[in-house]
Amino acid sequence: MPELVFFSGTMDCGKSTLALQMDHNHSARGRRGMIFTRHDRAGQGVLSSRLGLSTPAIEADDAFDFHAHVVAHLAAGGRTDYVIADEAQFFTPEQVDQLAGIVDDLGVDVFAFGITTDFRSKLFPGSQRLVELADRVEVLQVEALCWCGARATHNARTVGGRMVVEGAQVVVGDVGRPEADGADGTAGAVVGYEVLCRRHHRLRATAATARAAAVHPQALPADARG
Ligand SMILES: Nc1ncnc2c1ncn2[C@@H]1O[C@H](COP(=O)(O)OP(=O)(O)O)[C@@H](O)[C@H]1O
Ligand SMILES: Cc1cn([C@H]2C[C@H](O)[C@@H](COP(=O)(O)O)O2)c(=O)[nH]c1=O
Repeated sequence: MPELVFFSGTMDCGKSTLALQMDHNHSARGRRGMIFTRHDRAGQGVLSSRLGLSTPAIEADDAFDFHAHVVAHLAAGGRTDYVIADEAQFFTPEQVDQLAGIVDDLGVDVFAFGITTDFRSKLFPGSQRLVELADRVEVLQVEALCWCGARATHNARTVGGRMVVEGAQVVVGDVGRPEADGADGTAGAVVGYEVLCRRHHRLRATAATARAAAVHPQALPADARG
């Protein structure tokens, strides 16, 4: 039975790597895939992993119709056995319905990859729809870690190393950029991301503020002191 599967996890837990591996494994067995993404950090029309691998992908903006695209491909004599859709948190709920239609109407497997919650720990609309519609939600096995060593379950947005809770839901960016995190002491106003355990997300305690607090306890957000 074809399936809609949502592979989910925090930022930096290996979702894009798994997407590339699944494409490799399926295509190595002669299956034909179609690869979509939205707002990959590496640019338009590419699905990239931090391990250095990447592959061309179809950029799906808000107006893009996944179902119509696959139907047109099949009608033109093309073949599609599976669909890979990365950065699926950025898809609209309507587009996720189209992905479900590809499974149910066309008998094509759809593997979607994305983060579930934003920097405020609120569901992205596309991820919410995936949780509602997917045959399976698979949480990735590779655990990203909080600076304290606990499993990271939440995505924090940082500016100058400090966690922020105001701003647009979508801001393309990356984790592990020391200059953005203020780890070099300069604490610039660059937007970055950091994965945290729930406790430290609730306390807004990032690696940079924890480091600073080790020297000056008053540098921690008030809730996180003592
Ligand atoms: N230099 C490295 N050596 C080994 N593994 C790495 C390295 N850099 C990144 N990774 C692995 O890649 C993962 C991030 O993969 P990626 O597919 O880009 O994540 P996601 O799509 O979930 O944001 C990290 O959690 C880590 O396991
Ligand atoms: C938490 C959060 C993330 N984003 C952006 C930042 C990245 O460009 C992607 C996630 O990519 P990854 O491959 O999973 O690392 O999402 C955002 O726009 N808003 C957020 O709240």
